[in-house]
Order: sequence, then C-alpha cells, then structure tokens
Amino acid sequence: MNQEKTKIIISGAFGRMGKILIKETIKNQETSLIGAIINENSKKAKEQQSEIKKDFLNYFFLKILKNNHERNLLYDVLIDFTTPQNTINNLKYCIKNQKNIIIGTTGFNEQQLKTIKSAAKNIAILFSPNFSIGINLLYNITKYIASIIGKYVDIEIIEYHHRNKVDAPSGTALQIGKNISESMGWNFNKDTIFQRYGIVGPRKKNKIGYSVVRGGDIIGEHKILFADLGEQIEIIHKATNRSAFARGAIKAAIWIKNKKMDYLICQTYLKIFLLLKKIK
Ligand SMILES: NC(=O)C1=CN([C@@H]2O[C@H](COP(=O)(O)OP(=O)(O)OC[C@H]3O[C@@H](n4cnc5c(N)ncnc54)[C@H](OP(=O)(O)O)[C@@H]3O)[C@@H](O)[C@H]2O)C=CC1
Ligand SMILES: O=C(O)C1=N[C@H](C(=O)O)C[C@H](O)C1
Repeated sequence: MNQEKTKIIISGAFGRMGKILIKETIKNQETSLIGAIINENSKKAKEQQSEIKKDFLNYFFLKILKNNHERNLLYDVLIDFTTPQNTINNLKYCIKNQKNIIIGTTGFNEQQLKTIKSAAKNIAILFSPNFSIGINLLYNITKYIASIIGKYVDIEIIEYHHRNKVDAPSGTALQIGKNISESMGWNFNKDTIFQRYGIVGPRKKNKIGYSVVRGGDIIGEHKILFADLGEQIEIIHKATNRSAFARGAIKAAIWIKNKKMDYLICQTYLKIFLLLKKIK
C-alpha cells in the first residue's frame, strides 16, 4: 500500500468509545494514531492514565495531549465521541488548524447543531449519531416501509442503552424518526410523542412514538415497530460490540482526509461505506 496513512487524533481517550477507537486505529493498516486527548480537569482521567498507557505500551507510546497548544500537531482528522460542549470546542481548533473532523457525539441542542453546520463552511465534517453499517441500512429500510404503510399504521421507536448513557432518546432513534417524518411530509417537532403518563387518550395518527430503556451494559438496540390491526412489522438492530461504531468512524476518517469543506450527515454515510468497499 503506497498511499500515505491517515493521521488521526482521538478526543476522549478514556471514554467507552475513546478506548475502542484507540485500539481500532492502531489495528488499522491505513491509519496512524498521532495522539489522544483527555479531559484535563477530569479526576477519572488522571486515575486511568497509567492504566491505559500500560495497555497500549506493546503497540506504541500513547501521546496524551493535555493542552490546546499540543493539539497543533501534524494530523489529518480528529475523531470526536465525547460530549456536545467538548465537540463544539474541538470544532474551533479544527477550523483554526484546518483539520477535518468525524463527529459521533450525540445530544446536541439546536444551537449547537447550527454551529456544526456552519463550521462546515470551513472544514469537512462527517456527523453521524451511529457509525454502524446496520443502522445506516436500517434508515433506508424504515423509510421504505413508512412510504408504503406509514399513513395508516402506528410507528413506535424503542431504544435500549446502558445505564451510563446521558442523552435520551438516543441520537440514532431521533435520526430514524426525523428520516421517517421527512419522507412522510410530517413535522418532526410536532408529530412526535416523547412522553405518555396518565389519561393520555387513544393514540393519534401520523405521529411517531418514542420509548427509552436504560439498563446495565446494553451497548445499543433500536426497534422500529409498525403496528397495524391484525399484524405488525418490527425492524431491530442490535449493537453487540462498540468496535462496529469505531470501525465505521475510522473508515469515515480515511475517506474525509483530503476532502474540502462540506457537511455530511449520516444518510450519506452508507454511500461512503459502499464506495470504500468497492475500492478494496
Ligand atoms: N455515533 C456513534 O456511532 C456513537 C455515538 N456515541 C456517542 O458518543 C458519545 C460518547 O459516548 P461514550 O464513549 O459512551 O461516553 P463516555 O462518557 O464513556 O466518554 C466520553 C468521553 O469524553 C471525555 N471528555 C469530556 N469532556 C472532555 C474534554 N473537555 N476534553 C477531552 N475529553 C473530554 C470524557 O472524559 P472524562 O470522563 O474524563 O470527563 C469521556 O472520556 C456519546 O454522545 C454517545 O452517545 C456512542 C457510541 C456510538
Ligand atoms: O451512548 C451510546 O452508547 C450510543 N449512542 C449513540 C446514540 O445516541 O444513538 C449510538 C449507539 O446506539 C450507542
């Protein structure tokens, strides 16, 4: 392979996703891990620092980037699976240093989403709440089913995640709902049922209902139910290992390396994956 490796920095080195991203970036023949950023103010990060260095000592010397100055290293792409506020901060550094970014973080508010979109006037951004291939296929499958029976069935999205997840519903569940709403000509902000409690009355038509489950170490499960009278369709995706997300994000980083400014969200991601598969 003659092509130069994609130089990657990972933000959130000690997070659930950060750790697996580090492992997968090291394993990947087409990428080279330049460093990983920790939360300087985090007690947990200080405690885990020696542990993670020990873990990776056999592979390489993990460069922990502690301050903003250090981030101006030669890298191509930053991968960020952290928190909304930290992602917004990272975006500023990426714009300043003209580096592209892969965003996997979820839970952004409207203002933050606008900031991400406008940052794409300066750098290339691929932003997806779910980097697994299965979910990106499911986006299309559910839109297709909705286009045929969506007007007369009840559509419910049920998502299951681990007890430490802080945002709800998941970014993926919201994206599935937005895709269906858009394809049906519904208004996602109005035609959504996020809560039910007490005497809520019969279910209204043309609305998407949400249920959120949090427990134990569930990595991520999304179920889309199309319920009619006398029959139901359920489309289920289960993530059984975070490496599915990490590998997808790394593929995306390789792809975005030399791209100029642009903003791409998840639906485009499947096309990118298929393209990469064809190339190999
Ligand atoms: N798009 C996708 O495919 C997927 C998206 N996600 C999303 O990714 C995000 C992270 O998930 P997960 O790994 O489980 O969460 P974790 O809480 O395990 O990890 C988040 C990490 O971000 C770090 N962080 C926070 N602030 C800073 C900062 N200022 N500088 C550097 N690091 C910082 C935290 O450090 P500390 O704890 O030390 O403060 C922590 O290590 C979530 O939004 C989740 O929904 C998750 C899986 C797949
Ligand atoms: O926080 C998680 O763990 C996950 N978050 C993403 C989301 O909010 O959609 C994706 C995945 O299901 C895991």
